[in-house]
Amino acid sequence: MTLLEVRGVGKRFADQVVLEDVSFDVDDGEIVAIIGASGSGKSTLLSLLTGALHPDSGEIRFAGAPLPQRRRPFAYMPQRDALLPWRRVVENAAIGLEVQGVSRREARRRARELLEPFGLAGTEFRYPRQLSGGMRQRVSFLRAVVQEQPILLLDEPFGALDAITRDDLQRWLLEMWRDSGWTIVCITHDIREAVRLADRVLVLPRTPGALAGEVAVSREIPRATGMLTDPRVPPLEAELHALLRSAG
Ligand SMILES: Nc1ncnc2c1ncn2[C@@H]1O[C@H](COP(=O)(O)OP(=O)(O)OP(=O)(O)O)[C@@H](O)[C@H]1O
Repeated sequence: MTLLEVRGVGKRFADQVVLEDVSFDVDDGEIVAIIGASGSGKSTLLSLLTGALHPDSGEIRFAGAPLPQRRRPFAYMPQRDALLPWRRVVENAAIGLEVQGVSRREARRRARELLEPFGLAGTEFRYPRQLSGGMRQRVSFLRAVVQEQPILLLDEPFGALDAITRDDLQRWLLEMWRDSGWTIVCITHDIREAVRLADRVLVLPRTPGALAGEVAVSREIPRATGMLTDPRVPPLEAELHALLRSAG
């Protein structure tokens, strides 16, 4: 079932056109990655989804109806972990629910329940400075997931991490996703990350216009494990490199 439909969306800032005629769908339970050169409008596109910005043209629909102006069906994980340094782990994880109007006590109870599956058992009373970078990203991800919104929007989720931690977290995310059925839209600079995480990778063009292309990644490829040695992966990465170049 199609959850999200982006139809001919355009956005300009003053006289600079950033997005033009962008269209794509996201199905229930899919991971869709969006890649594009720096400045191609990836963050702008996410802001159009969250409602921080409004499109100048086109339409965004959710579950067959226009996207509501308020109470959007997304939980957003920002590029940097954006944890508040004066709040402990569980308090940070509960913020998104509190903003939605859930009582502080209930929000923290729900966040606390997820600490263990998120590999954060025993960290409830720690401050962000007492966590590793990977743990901070897990708290940030938990803060999005606990909101139980239909779609998770991830903005460069692992970009700031070292390669080993990134690999661990990608594997962990895929294992969690397999058991949860989350629908995820993820923007990233990293072709390898896009191919590893996503069912489909969408390429934004360098100069505004319709998507430069799309590459499907078979679910038969063992993404959580074995991805690096699977012979089906290099051709997909090469195709994405070519699309990114052609988009120039
Ligand atoms: N609020 C704004 N006001 C004016 N121009 C903006 C604004 N936000 C983004 N832009 C411009 O829009 C273009 C696209 O920016 P955006 O951040 O969406 O790209 P991006 O693909 O996410 O880039 P990066 O990968 O470098 O983060 C850039 O030229 C940027 O300067």
